[in-house]
Amino acid sequence: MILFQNIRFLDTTLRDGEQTPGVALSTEEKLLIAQKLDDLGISTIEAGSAITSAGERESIKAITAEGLNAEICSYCRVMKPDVDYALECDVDSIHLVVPVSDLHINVKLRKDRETVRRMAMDVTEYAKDHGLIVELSGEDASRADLDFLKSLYTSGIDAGADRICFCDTVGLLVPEKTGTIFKDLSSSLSVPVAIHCHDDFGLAVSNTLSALRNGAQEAHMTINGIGERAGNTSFEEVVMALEWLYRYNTGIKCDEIYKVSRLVSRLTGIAVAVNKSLVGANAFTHEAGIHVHGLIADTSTYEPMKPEMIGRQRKVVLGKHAGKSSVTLALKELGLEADASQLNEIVSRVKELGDHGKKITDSDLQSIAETVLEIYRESKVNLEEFTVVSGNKITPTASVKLRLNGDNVVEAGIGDGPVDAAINAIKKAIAGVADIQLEEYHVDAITGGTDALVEVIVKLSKDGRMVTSRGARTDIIMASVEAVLNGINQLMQE
Ligand SMILES: CC(=O)SCCNC(=O)CCNC(=O)[C@H](O)C(C)(C)COP(=O)(O)OP(=O)(O)OC[C@H]1O[C@@H](n2cnc3c(N)ncnc32)[C@H](O)[C@@H]1OP(=O)(O)O
Ligand SMILES: CC(=O)C(=O)O
Repeated sequence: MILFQNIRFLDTTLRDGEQTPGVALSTEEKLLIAQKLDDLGISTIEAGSAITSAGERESIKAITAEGLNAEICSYCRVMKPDVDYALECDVDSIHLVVPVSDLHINVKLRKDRETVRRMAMDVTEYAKDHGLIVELSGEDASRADLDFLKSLYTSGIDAGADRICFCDTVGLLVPEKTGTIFKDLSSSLSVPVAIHCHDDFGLAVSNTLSALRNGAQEAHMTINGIGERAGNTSFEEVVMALEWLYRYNTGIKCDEIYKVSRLVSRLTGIAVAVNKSLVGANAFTHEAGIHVHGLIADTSTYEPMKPEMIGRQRKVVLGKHAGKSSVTLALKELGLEADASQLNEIVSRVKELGDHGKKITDSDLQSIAETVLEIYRESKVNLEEFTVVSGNKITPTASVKLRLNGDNVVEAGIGDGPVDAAINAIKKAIAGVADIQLEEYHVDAITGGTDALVEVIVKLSKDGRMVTSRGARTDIIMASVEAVLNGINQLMQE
């Protein structure tokens, strides 16, 4: 039985995704994302809404000038000026959106059904006369009268629309209803039908899959599911469900997905929830001892698919749920071995920290293990002196004197704030012996008040090796310095 037919993907990260409150991408950022989407193998990139602003048009023009393989599209209202601006940007196609529910027609547009039908037909004809591919989209289609909707789509197709799209604008569809609607639309309309979902009830992916199962030939999606309110359908979730759960070959370069997800998160400033399917930090991270024990026997015991399929790697972290298997694995990564009684002691110390609600960093494990295994390693880097100045009329500046492999090294650094300046000074001081990158910086106040105990956890890397480490002080700058030096010492151990 054929489940899916020639599915295309329209990525709207740069249009609906950019409508996420607070997101505004520069031309360079939009272009970079468009190039990566093209590399992934997306069929259509909705690059923006040309009517929005001069800056938006500059970005769309930069993308169309790039000569990508993907069809480049602009959102347009059913208004000729919107199409003129899209033409000015040299797009291949327009996503021509016509409000179709009575609520949108009567209350928002203050028009009636027949006027809106005429507008859709006029603008479709206009766009076709100017050589554009037209995807005619019904906005708020899930609250529209289905007979009217079908007759409007038919009028649009008569006027030349190449594809039609059904928008669940405020995320009210459920998968069963979606299936019934798409069976009807795909069998009664003569052009491919697309689905555009929002995630207000967390059903965007399910509704999109249901539409595709029932004849839809195109899905609109965004990377990381970003978009207005609760967002749009997640690209990565639909693609991997098709690939892995339905065994449909999407033609997407799946092993590039995670990189693109990180890029979009970084450029939009929209963090991905740690528990987000597939691309969240925890999606392939394991803490529970029973799971790690199972994974060592066969990774499929506790992983639905191999993380490498989307360009990720499995990670094991320690916490109160750790067991002997996970601690042994973590010790191995540190190049350490313990006998049965030492292992029991290390596990119980790890659990003790975990019971206090602590994350166990690599440097925590290292120091627990070295204590239990009675290993004494001299720190390679010790802080001798540290000064920082900051204020409203001064560039934050820090100076450090480090004892480094037996020598004193003095350096200064400036930064966006005193913590940044301190970390830059340390990085400069050790630059001659190690190239260490700060990958992540996380700060928590453990107790309340301005004299709170502050805990800083950092992730540092050197030559592809990554470690986490902690600093805890009442002074956030000193906690940061301590965390960074703990991590550096760990990375510099042989
Ligand atoms: C569900 C969606 O995602 S829809 C896409 C949302 N995207 C955007 O809004 C893009 C960014 N928007 C903008 O830059 C501006 O809103 C513009 C340039 C499009 C319009 O700005 P303004 O002329 O100041 O209008 P304003 O934003 O106040 O109102 C929208 C107008 O578009 C009309 N309109 C809304 N949707 C449509 C449509 N699909 N087709 C035709 N007209 C429409 C509204 O009725 C209203 O018209 P009115 O001013 O005659 O009452
Ligand atoms: C057009 C669109 O983005 C919507 O209806 O959600």
